[in-house]
Amino acid sequence: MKKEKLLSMENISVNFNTRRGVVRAVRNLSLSIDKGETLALVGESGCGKSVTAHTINRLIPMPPGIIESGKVMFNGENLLDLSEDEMQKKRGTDISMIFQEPMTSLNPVFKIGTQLADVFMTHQGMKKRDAIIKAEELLGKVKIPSPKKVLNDYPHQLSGGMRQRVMIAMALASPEPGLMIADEPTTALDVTIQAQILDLLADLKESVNMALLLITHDMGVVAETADRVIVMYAGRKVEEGSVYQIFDNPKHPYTLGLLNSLPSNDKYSSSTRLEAIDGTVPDLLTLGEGCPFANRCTFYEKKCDISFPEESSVEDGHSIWCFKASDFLKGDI
Ligand SMILES: Nc1ncnc2c1ncn2[C@@H]1O[C@H](COP(=O)(O)OP(=O)(O)OP(=O)(O)O)[C@@H](O)[C@H]1O
Repeated sequence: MKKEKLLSMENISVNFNTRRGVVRAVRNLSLSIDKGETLALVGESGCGKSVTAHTINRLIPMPPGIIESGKVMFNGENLLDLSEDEMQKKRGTDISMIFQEPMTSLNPVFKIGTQLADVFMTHQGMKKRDAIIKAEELLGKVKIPSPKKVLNDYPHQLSGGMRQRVMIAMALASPEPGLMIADEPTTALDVTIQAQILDLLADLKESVNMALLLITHDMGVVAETADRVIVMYAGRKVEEGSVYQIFDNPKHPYTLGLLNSLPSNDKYSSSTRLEAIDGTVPDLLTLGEGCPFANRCTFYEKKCDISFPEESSVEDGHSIWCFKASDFLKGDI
């Protein structure tokens, strides 16, 4: 299938002004997603995954946040230039988002049917009766048993997995959901339900040609769902490649650490979480210009403290950002 670019983030840096100082949450990050593709953003807690997603959706609270530089091009327009009204129209139509705990996005006082129908009424100008019919159809599409009954349920009457299906249904209420951002969508669910939700996302992605930006710290989820992977560390992209390139030929010391810390033979299985690598993530308040992984890296050299390395290509579609790249590639290390 021919690749067509849907979203590209160019050189994004996001800071937060806090009482303790400036938190440099995301640094010079570029990424792109093709139509229909699943890109996974992985990395330990606090590395900037959610801030990246919220930058796309323009949900960074400003203040304290500042998007210091960069562009977010979506279907040819820079989302950062849109007014709040224009952006509001994009959210829930062209770009939808599902979160770890859907209860926070569903309104507890309205029935599921009312909330879902509302999306059709707002975004597609439908009459209430038609919108309810559509809502029922959509609940069927996300494989909710007895959709008619669920229309009359309140969010608290559903299980976590069912609520997540409702959120996915809401995201699909748009005629062309170009991009779905899923921030830890299955973390709160047990393993069986998690697998069902991932299968559902994969099916829907095929049938509506929706792209998925998947944020997770679960390598099992990445292996099962992603086409491409970006590994982030302390606000920086350190490695990028296809899911096969990252799992079978990881090159960056951080990615290697992540994969080595998984139980053996468990690389591709579900429910494997990123285990801690020796050392701790640096304080984003005091980060200098160097590589943020320097203090935990076995290959540390003095220059790692001074500047962040340029991109080095491993092979087509696979890159790392590390001063030792040429040694890794020659096989000297
Ligand atoms: N509103 C805010 N004010 C101050 N700092 C913030 C704010 N939002 C995020 N940050 C900081 O930005 C950094 C990146 O946070 P982010 O939530 O993107 O991490 P993450 O990789 O998604 O982690 P997790 O997996 O725990 O959600 C963190 O150090 C966080 O404390």
